[in-house]
Amino acid sequence: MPSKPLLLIDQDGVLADFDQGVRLAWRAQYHSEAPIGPRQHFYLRDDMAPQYHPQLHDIYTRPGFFATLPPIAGAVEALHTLLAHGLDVHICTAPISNYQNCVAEKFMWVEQHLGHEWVSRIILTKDKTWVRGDILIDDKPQISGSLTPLWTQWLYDAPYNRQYHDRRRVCWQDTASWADLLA
Ligand SMILES: Cc1cn([C@H]2C[C@H](O)[C@@H](COP(=O)(O)O)O2)c(=O)[nH]c1=O
Ligand SMILES: [Mg+2]
Repeated sequence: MPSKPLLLIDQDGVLADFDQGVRLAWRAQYHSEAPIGPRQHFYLRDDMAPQYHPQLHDIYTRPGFFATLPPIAGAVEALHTLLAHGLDVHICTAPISNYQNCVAEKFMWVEQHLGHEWVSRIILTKDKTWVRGDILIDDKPQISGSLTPLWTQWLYDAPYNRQYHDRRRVCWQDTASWADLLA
């Protein structure tokens, strides 16, 4: 690893809690827990019965969903720490194809939780293999695209990726898991 790696940090599932956002919105609307089974797949719909898919889609495409996602514990503090240690940190995030609310709200989330100066650090792309970097911290276990990536993925820990043991695993609250970045 270079002494000061160029870091790409995913947003949903790493900084902003997409799963929890769905659970909160579902509870608020239906006054019951979201019918989500054990989290074994990256996409929530794959852990939900098909009859609930339209309601799920309605939740994550509606205005305000992406802007109001709760932060993942320790994420905001970790990003400020990484920047303060001189790392070149960028937020590398994929919008949903129903982009109308998602795109602007991803920027709003970053401004609200990290500060305006972080907005210029956002890289929005549907294909992360096109983005240059040394390390990509991302919760998605299978990242595909049209190029061979230049970065190495560190897997951000989540219940749906725990069956993968082929990559370094990171969790913001486990500071030892990313302490090497500060060395
Ligand atoms: C878990 C999950 C995610 N999505 C969407 C939300 C984001 O726009 C992308 C993931 O982006 P990332 O940069 O790879 O974090 O996928 C979704 O539509 N359904 C889901 O269950
Ligand atoms: Mg993600």
